[in-house]
Amino acid sequence: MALSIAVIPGDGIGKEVMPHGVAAVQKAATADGTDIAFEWFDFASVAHYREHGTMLPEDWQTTLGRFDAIYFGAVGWPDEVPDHVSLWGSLLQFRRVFDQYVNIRPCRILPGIVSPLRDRGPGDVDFVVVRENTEGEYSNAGGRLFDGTGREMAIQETVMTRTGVDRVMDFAFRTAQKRRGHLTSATKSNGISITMPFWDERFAANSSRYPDVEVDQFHIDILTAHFVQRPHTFDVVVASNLFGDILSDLGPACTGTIGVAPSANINPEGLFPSLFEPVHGSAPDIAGKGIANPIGQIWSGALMLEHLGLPAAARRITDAFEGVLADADASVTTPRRREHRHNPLVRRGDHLQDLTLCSAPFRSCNGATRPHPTGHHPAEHACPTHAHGSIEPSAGRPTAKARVRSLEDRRCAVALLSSSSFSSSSLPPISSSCRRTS
Ligand SMILES: NC(=O)C1=CN([C@@H]2O[C@H](COP(=O)(O)OP(=O)(O)OC[C@H]3O[C@@H](n4cnc5c(N)ncnc54)[C@H](O)[C@@H]3O)[C@@H](O)[C@H]2O)C=CC1
Ligand SMILES: CC(=O)C(=O)O
Repeated sequence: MALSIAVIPGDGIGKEVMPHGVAAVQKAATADGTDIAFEWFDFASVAHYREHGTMLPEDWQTTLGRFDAIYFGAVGWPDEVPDHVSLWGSLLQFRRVFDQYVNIRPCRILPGIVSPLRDRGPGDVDFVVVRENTEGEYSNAGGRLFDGTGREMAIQETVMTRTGVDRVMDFAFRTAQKRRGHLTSATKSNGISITMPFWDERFAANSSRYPDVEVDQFHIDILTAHFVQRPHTFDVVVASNLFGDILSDLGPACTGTIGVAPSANINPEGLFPSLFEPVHGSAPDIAGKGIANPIGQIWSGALMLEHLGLPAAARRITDAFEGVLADADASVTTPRRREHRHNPLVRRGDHLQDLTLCSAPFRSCNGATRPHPTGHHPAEHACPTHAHGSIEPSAGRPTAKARVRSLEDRRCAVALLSSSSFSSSSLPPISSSCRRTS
């Protein structure tokens, strides 16, 4: 049975980089003997909003809930739709309703990419940001009062639950165990005096269950400075929704460009499809110019394959783009627009993609092989994402049989979600929810 992937390109450069990502994932899976059926959707885009007045169709949960994974580009076109409407109306719904409570964002200097940090190259920066993805500062608890008057006010509450904080910390500790055994917590308990002390308490309580993991914590302000001044000291960093979002743009910027940074929005239990997307947004400033770097989208595809239990296929992709980047000239980093005015991007995005798909790890292209830039044969070269333990195969996906069961479970869960009484904390065990809704 083929794996099924929902493809949502979204807006701006999302529509440009997505075909590259799909081609790479398709080719890697085929070379690995796995069939993938892709289905493309045009919702979660400003074009959909223009036509329908909403970012998503009413039945989106049922539609997307039957897929094994969601491959996402980027959403947002602020000139037409305010960002809080487009993002909250689509991506943030996916993360919350599908309980994708872990957002994994690897930061690594890739071969061939020049870091803006002096004297830092491949191997010097290699850490993972584990971001809480469903609560925290990104909450819709709050409101506005006295609109349009002198007393106008706005309140938005940060929400941290013990369940929400513990489960993402637990994931981060387990990730650290599989990597270099070091976990850093991002806090700000000197200024945010209620939720952040709670975050710190939970970090201390959880760390007692992982005596083999070395821990430290920093206030977010000095942590950003440490990212720049001593990035080599980080292994895994766990952060609340907002802090994780910021750190995971800063981290990749320190490695050269956010254009290559991938991310995985994971529901570790496999109850719902997980979502894979580049860290970057729709980049209106370069959209339509063909200069968008497709590596963030392509690398996210590798994370998706790893999650779906196909680490060898994932490795083909990471070996391929690392090899191409190592050989490429410096023009693959985030473009300086003035320099690239006359250098349309068929020579960047598309070219990079062609090179990636024709590189040695995808042997079927023209039979040509060439040495891997690290000096190792690709087969000996562990998949960076997998070897570092940032992605675990989905709990629901080890065998075809288990997959069918998981899909049925998901349908039940999606049906439950559609019922008005649902709240995530009341989700009953899958088997009973199936009985109740059937
Ligand atoms: N996950 C998502 O869908 C996200 C959506 N957004 C949305 O995207 C829109 C633009 O947001 P910005 O803050 O400008 O962030 P952005 O990530 O879209 O762009 C920031 C800067 O990085 C450059 N850049 C981004 N990706 C690149 C790539 N692949 N290759 C080369 N250069 C690249 C852009 O040209 C821009 O100068 C907004 O509507 C925002 O809300 C922003 C971040 C994440
Ligand atoms: C909204 C946004 O920037 C993100 O979550 O990636």
